[in-house]
Amino acid sequence: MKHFTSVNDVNDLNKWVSEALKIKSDPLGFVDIGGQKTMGLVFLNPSLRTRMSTQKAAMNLGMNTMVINMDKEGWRLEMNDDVIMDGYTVEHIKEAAAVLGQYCDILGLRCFPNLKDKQEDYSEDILNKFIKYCGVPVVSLESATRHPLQSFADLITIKEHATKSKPKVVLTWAPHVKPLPQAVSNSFSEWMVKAQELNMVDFVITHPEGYELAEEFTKGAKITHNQNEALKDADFVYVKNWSSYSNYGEILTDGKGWMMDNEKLKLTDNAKVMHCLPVRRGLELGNDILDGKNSLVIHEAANRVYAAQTVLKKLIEGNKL
Ligand SMILES: NCCC[C@H](NC(=O)CCC(=O)O)C(=O)O
Ligand SMILES: NC(=O)OP(=O)(O)O
Repeated sequence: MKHFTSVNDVNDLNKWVSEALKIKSDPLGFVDIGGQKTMGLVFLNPSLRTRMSTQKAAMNLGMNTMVINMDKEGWRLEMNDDVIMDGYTVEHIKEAAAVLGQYCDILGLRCFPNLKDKQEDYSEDILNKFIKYCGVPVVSLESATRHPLQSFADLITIKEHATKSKPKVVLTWAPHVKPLPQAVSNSFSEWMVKAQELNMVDFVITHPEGYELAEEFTKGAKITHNQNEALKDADFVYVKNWSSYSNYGEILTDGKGWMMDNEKLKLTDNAKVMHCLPVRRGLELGNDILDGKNSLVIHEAANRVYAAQTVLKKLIEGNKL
């Protein structure tokens, strides 16, 4: 594995989860493999969990870490080729990425979509250019269309808390006031579809009409607009808002009635409830759930460390850093 940008970089999902759980049982067990190499974390958007958990993962492996919040502290980047840079952009991605590659042995990049131009977002233009020009292994810290470290942590969390060999996992759309990326949901779906192929889960997606995700991420999932039907006998409910993919980046409904709360939990098999965070209380998820014993949100956040540590360990070993 040269880079980690999606589930397609995972050769054996079962083995990766087992390895992550082994690392979790002894987080400093591989503290020598990082050899003081440098992990650079580049943020074009805000973050709490990804920033802290990936730094912690790198430190647990004996790496040094450097963080730059490019959106606030860096020069404004130009992504387009063959432009005369006489406007607001100061530095081209070609130079910026190449320079970062001089200082770091592995680079992480967070780059959200603009939610205006579907083709541009779904081409993963920024991530791909960054990979092309930096010359070192790259880890996606959430890109325009995916959030693989989150999905890996989610799968680890499901495996840890499952009481059945093939639990029913439901991804449910939730209301929000802002148009949000599809990245977390695309990615979760992509990982669950793969897990379903391996008989690890039974996967269902539910959302209002018009919120269909791109088929490349959902092929193999059961999809229904009937949330109550989807929730029936669920073991895990993954709650997330996303904006429309077909009416790109738009909010199509206020989503009244879609918020997951204890009343809806009654439809499930005492399901555990998941969310990647940050979560809008009382809008996406009820306080009753977040403050109750069925919530796994803090466990998911904790597992971000072990997901990242597994990925970094594989990159160090695979690239002989
Ligand atoms: N990294 C986890 C989620 C990040 C982002 N959420 C947000 O932007 C929430 C913003 C807000 O609630 O105002 C998303 O959905 O992709
Ligand atoms: N879940 C997640 O990626 O959180 P941050 O955006 O805070 O990193």
